[in-house]
Amino acid sequence: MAPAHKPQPVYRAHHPLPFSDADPLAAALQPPPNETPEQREQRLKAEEDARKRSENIDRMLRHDDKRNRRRKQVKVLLLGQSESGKSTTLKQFQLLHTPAAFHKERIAWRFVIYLNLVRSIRRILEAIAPEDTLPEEEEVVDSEPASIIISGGDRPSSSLAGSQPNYESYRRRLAPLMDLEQRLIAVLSDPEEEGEKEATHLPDGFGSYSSGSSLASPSTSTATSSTPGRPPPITIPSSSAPGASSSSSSSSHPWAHGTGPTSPRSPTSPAVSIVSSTTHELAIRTGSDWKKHFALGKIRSPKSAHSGELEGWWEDPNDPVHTLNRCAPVMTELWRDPKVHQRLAERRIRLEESSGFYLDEIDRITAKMYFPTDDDVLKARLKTTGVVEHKFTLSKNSEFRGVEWVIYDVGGARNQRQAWAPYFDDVNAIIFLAPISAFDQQLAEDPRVNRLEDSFQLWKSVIESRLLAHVNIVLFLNKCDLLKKKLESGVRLRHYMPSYNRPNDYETVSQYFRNRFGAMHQSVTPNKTRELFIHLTSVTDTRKTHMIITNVRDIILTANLKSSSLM
Ligand SMILES: Nc1nc2c(ncn2[C@@H]2O[C@H](COP(=O)(O)OP(=O)(O)OP(=O)(O)O)[C@@H](O)[C@H]2O)c(=O)[nH]1
Ligand SMILES: [Mg+2]
Repeated sequence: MAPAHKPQPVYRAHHPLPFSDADPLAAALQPPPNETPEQREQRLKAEEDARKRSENIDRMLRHDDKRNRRRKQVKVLLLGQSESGKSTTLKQFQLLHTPAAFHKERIAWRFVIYLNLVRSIRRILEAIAPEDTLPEEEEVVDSEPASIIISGGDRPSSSLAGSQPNYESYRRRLAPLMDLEQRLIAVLSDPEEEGEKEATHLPDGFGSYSSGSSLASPSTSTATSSTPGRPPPITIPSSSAPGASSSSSSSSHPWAHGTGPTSPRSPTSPAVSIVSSTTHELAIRTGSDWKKHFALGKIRSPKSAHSGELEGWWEDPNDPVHTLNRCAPVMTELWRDPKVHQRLAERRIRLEESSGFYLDEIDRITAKMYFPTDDDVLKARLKTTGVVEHKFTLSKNSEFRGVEWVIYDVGGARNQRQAWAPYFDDVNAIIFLAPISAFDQQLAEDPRVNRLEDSFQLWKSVIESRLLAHVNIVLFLNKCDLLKKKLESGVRLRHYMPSYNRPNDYETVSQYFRNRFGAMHQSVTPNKTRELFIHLTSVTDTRKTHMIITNVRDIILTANLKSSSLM
């Protein structure tokens, strides 16, 4: 006889609902009338499993829904003149959001840092060179970086002859560095990508360092680089004319073959001249990918590839570190020479405003096992051309988790600014950088234009734009550390801005700039309700900058997501 059967409620989703027997679906779902206790037990277990599965699916759907709602992009454009600190700000965002990637890439900056150091040395040599070794046209204003001013134009008078640094001796002993500069440029500028070659390839066969170089012009590189979506090259300012014909492209080792100490030019070769500045810029292999070419795996000694031994670049006799290391004592002697400093002061050359900071650490930077620190990377100068895009997804512990934060870093030189406009349409916020220490400097691109004046003009054109009327704007009055030092050293703002008649201390001057930029916004913006956020920054100072950029980031995210139902 069939066992007695008591009908059980059926679960639908996870809510038990008693069905009416009149409901045909309910009837169909009733347990069979002849269910055995075992069958019943199995059925109940199956129902319980189904309920759990259903609950899990519900939970996943709720989570996915949240995630989809969070997957939102906020786009930020970094704007400002060349050397205002845009790329440094971007590096700070990278250090804050993706520190592991930032650290992994540090070694790739080694050659850039070497080049920065060598260029500083060359600039000193140029500054102390006797009159008759300087070509006429290069005397008035140096081309790059803009922060090095030779605006006086006056050659040292013969009355200073007794206190002249020993130029000839320094030139001779530092000649290998001038050669190294060309090799570094050649290595950094030889893209393997076919498409980039046209704009960036160095001419073969260099016999002289005449300034009439046929290096790619900045406009050529811009044309290939400013298309959104394509990784643009970054350029480094090139000092001189044609460099060595690069031979690195055929090797995974960026320093391999023929660029080592066996270079055809001897340190004392007459072809090695230091008086060779030109206005040319040189594109290097890059976009966001250039660092891969100099990653750790690529710069191990070729020997290790065969032996499997773990060796560093210092094992490679061709590595530039050896030339730098040998020249370190002379570099230090040059940088400590009071006569050299006197000459730099006479010519108003302030190396600390550009890559000069490496001069204070020559021994560390030129050590055989030198590995760049975070700070070294932040200070490394590499000029941007085109537009470089970086994306970060905000982490779990952020209230904006899952939101994609896209930053565009643009080239700020005048010939780069036409590449900005295509990004205006689609951007949520702008971080504008104005280096307020530059009140006594001229643009590298046009020595008739004061850098602060250029920042004012640029600022005005951004804030009065109707296209950008509803974009959030944050202003970084940058290089405050340099402003402070400059004012403390006695440089007077009034000398460059006659309308300024207040005290010359940092607090008063920085407040004045804050008010002036703020008032301009108030008077020209088409959006009178827009709140402007102004910060006094020194973006090379990591601790303070991270506090500021976290705050700025959250303000921008809140402003751009709060009105959205997706938050
Ligand atoms: N002392 C000091 N140096 C800074 C500061 N901000 C930037 N620099 C240095 O100034 C130089 C130029 O900075 P970048 O970030 O390359 O300037 P940029 O605006 O990206 O310049 P472009 O790419 O030419 O448009 C670098 O050597 C930086 O290390 C600052 O606040 N203080
Ligand atoms: Mg830049």
